[in-house]
Order: sequence, then structure tokens, then C-alpha cells
Amino acid sequence: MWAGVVTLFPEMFSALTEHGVSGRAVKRGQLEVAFSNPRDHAHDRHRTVDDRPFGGGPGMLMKVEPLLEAIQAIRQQAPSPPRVIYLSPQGRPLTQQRVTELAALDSLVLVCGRYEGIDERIIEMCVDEEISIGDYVLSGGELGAMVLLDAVTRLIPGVLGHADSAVEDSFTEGWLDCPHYTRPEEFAGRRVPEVLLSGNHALIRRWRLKQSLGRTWQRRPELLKDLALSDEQQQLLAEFLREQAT
Ligand SMILES: Nc1nonc1C(=O)N[C@@H]1CC[C@H](O)C1
Repeated sequence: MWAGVVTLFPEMFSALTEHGVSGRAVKRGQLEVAFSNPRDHAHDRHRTVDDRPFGGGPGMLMKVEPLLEAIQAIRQQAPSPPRVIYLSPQGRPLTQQRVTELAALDSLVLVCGRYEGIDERIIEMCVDEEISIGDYVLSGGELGAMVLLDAVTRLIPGVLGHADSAVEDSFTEGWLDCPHYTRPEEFAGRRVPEVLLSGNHALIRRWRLKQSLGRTWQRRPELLKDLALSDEQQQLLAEFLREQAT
């Protein structure tokens, strides 16, 4: 996966490129991240990258010309025609389903806004898709870009070993994850559920699935409404709800 990032703060991305699973993926060449900084494309004496919004109002916008040049420069580095994504609260919410689709692409360009955002004409001219990481306002699109790249990188074949397999990720199934436990078996008077110590993998699978479905019902019921649960899954959910009622 090749990712070109348009940002005023490329140094922020060391959190992604130098640490953890994504840092290992970069080291292995499974993920390549390139940067293009609009400030390097601001040719006035003060290297100005922001400008006032027409129509007045608070704050500034990213200047059009340096941003356009920065996008054009990074696109030329892409090994294949990239999908250009602008991170913004006006975008389509990022979901695991969309992450899975993006992970299948060869190259992406991620445009990170700052200030109040970017000129609409840049979106019209350059952006294929706007994506939001949540219904709140950040000071920049960089964290959104890193969230997206982290989630996508996990799904690149070979990035995750068995120890942290993405296949088990409950969100891949569409529901929340089950509770997890590790040593010690008892901690502060609280014991690990016996089924997890039983070594009976069929029972453990059923218990984990029941817990996932039950907590999804309790915490995020909207996630279940679009899912066609199997007979087993419906039975496990009913079992969970019966146990909760007693
Ligand atoms: N929520 C989000 N999901 O992706 N990006 C954001 C986000 O708040 N972006 C900021 C808005 C103005 C500033 O330019 C950057």
C-alpha cells in the first residue's frame, strides 16, 4: 500500500510510521508513506498557507494554490492512480467495511485540512471521497489520516501475525468485541470466567460469540439491525438476554 499524505505537519506521522504494527509494516515495506507539504509550495516571502474566507466569518482556510500544487506533486509520486481522500467532518463516516475496501487499493492520497478547512474548489477538482472519523471537530485532518491508515494497514495481507490476527476482529463481523482476560486467573477477588480456562474451544467460541452479541445489543443495538443473524447467533443472543434478566 502506498499512501501520499498532504499535510502541514508531516512530523506528526511518526506516531504511525515509527511505532507498533504500522511502524513494522513501514519497516517491512508493506506500507509506504510519502509526504507533500503545502508550505513547500507557498512561494511568497512569508510562505503563506492560509487565507481569509470570502463572506467573512471566523478563522482561516488553507490557501488554494499551495494546496493544489502539493496535491499535484504527491499524485505524481503515486505508483498507480491514487484514490484521493479528504478527511473532514462533512465526509462519510469511516467504518470497518470502508476500511476493508480501502485496504484493497494500491495507492491512496490523504489530504489533511487545517484551520477551518479547504476551498470547496479543491474538493471539486481533486478529491474523490470525503471521509470523517467522527462527528466532532479536530484542529487538523492529520489524526483522521492516521486513524484511517492504521486501520487500513492492519488489513494488508502479512501485516498482522497470528498473534494479533485481524480475522478475529469482531468489527469485521459487524458487532462489538467480547470481554478478554489474561493472567492471573484471579485478580482483586475477580475470577476469569471458567469457560475460558476449560480448554473446550467449541464452548469458548460460543461464549465469546454470545458475549459479543449481547454487549452489542446492550451498547450499540443499531449495529445489529442491519445484520442477518444465523439461527445459532439468534439463540446465543436470546440466551444472553435471558441470563441478564435473571
Ligand atoms: N472529524 C473529522 N474527521 O476527519 N477530519 C475531521 C476534522 O474534524 N477535521 C478538521 C475540520 C477542520 C480542520 O481543518 C480539520
